[in-house]
Amino acid sequence: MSIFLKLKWFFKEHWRMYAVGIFLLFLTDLSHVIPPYMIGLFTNKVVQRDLTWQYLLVFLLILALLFLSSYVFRYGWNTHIVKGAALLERTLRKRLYDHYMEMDAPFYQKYRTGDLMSHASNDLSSIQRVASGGILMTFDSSANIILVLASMILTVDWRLTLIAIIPLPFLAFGVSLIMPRLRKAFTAYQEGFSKMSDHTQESFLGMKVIKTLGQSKEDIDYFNHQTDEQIKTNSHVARVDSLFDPLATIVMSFSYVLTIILGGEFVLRGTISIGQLVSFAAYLSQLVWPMFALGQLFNVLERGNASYDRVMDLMNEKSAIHDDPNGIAQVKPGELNIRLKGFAYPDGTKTVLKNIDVKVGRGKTLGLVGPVGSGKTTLLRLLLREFDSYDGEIDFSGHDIRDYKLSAYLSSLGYVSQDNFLFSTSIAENIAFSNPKLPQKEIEQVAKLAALHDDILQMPNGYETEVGENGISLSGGQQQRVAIARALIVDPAILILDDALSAVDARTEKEILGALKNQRQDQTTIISASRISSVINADEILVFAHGRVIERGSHAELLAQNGYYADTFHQQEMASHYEAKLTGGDN
Ligand SMILES: Nc1ncnc2c1ncn2[C@@H]1O[C@H](COP(=O)(O)OP(=O)(O)OP(=O)(O)O)[C@@H](O)[C@H]1O
Repeated sequence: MSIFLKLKWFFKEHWRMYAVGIFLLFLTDLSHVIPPYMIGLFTNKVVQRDLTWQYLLVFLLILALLFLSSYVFRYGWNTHIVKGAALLERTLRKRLYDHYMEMDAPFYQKYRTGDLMSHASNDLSSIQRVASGGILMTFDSSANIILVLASMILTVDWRLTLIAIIPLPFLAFGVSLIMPRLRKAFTAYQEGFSKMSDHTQESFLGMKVIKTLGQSKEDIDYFNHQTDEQIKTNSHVARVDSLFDPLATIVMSFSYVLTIILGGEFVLRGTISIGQLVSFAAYLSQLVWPMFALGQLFNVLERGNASYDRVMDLMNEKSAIHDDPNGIAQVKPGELNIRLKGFAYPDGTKTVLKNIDVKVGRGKTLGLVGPVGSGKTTLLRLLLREFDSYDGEIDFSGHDIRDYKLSAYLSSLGYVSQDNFLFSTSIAENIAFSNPKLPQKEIEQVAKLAALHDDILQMPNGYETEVGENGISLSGGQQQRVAIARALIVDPAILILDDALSAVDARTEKEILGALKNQRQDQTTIISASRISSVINADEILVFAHGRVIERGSHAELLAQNGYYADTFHQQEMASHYEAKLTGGDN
């Protein structure tokens, strides 16, 4: 029952809708206790051979009216209570989704995607059932029990009623024994489901890796094993759940036996009439549903309770990123100033970035190069405000980036990563993602800047060509260029390219970089790359190693230093020279 207390905030907000629904539910139950009484009267008339056509007509008319009103009441409570449950699900879904959007990188490192998806689907459905079936069963079964017992006592006999309900406490006792088991079984089922959806998602994403490394059979075996486990946990839930029905049937059978024995005796003694005994049996049969509902109710409430706790645990996770609601709401183009003494990832002990001091003037381009794991992406992640906990400052346009309103700051950035995610829509829709109303002319303009326009025109439906899930029908280079075009439509104050040109050929790379230089004379551009050719036109280039800047300067200055940069550049030049002879385009 504690789930109702936990959902108090919702019921308080929508109490009117629920009050009307519950009132109509009560009227429905009230309309159900009249027919057994009438059947008793009717039986007595038949037994006494006193039945007239007139009596029969009135009897049928009242019955028809009762059924009709019960139909109308039922429709009324159904719409009110079901609507309330849908509202609850919508409210929680929105809150959870907003929360997912607000959360930081460590949150997504901590939780697996499958878990997050199962919370957003299964758990929310279980909570929603509390507000529909849970409310219905609680009020319907209690109203039913009270009304039926009152009718039995008032219209038949209180002693017979007392005897007939003796077995009922056994039902409550049985339910209290089964309930904890059901909760445990259901939690195991939910956890198994999360694990399975997580694995399925990973397998789909890593399909190529699985196949090329000859692990398809192992993956299928693992999946089958997990499915078997899931069937086991599910059937365990079903086994525990199915203990309720036989229990209720046995208990009700005892009630009937007691009724027949004692009721028969009462009729023989003339304490009650045959009609009253018939009414009583009909009333007793009306107690079957509330007993079943009681069994179901605990199931629904327990599931809802476990799901609500899991969803709340997630919602209580706080993002380490502080979003000041009164933060600066406008981000203007300006100078970028990075003064970092040090940064370590929250879960790591190693300092990943040390003593970085760089100023990027308005309209300038900063290049970042260095070996794998040297800290380039980490610096970009700080710029993207994935982490706020660094020692030092990053200022943009005269303000610490932590002083901006988070949404305003992030929407002034254009970020293109190496692994680009494309939506399963048309190329035009992918490019115009942040502004679906963008005129076709402007979509084409950014596509030209990203050296993509000519490729698109050669596709079967041009800009309307559908991109498969994750853009699998496009080449890696084309995907990267769609992502660059997508970032360019917002004309970002800072454009960040994180190895975003790694899959395009040297000629296309040159074309894109030239277009960007022309286009972005007033805004900041940061290019992180493993290929030196991507940064040669940058105003300043930082060379990273082990989280420190080991060389810095323009392309010409760095070549003159004859260090890591110059070495790498010459090696890459030679490699690309041979590669150009072998290939004609990007991969
Ligand atoms: N989430 C994380 N938690 C802890 N350590 C991390 C995390 N991400 C990266 N690191 C560590 O930080 C260091 C710098 O990694 P980073 O990804 O910034 O390098 P990089 O220069 O961008 O390399 P690459 O070119 O491969 O992207 C590495 O030692 C890496 O292991």
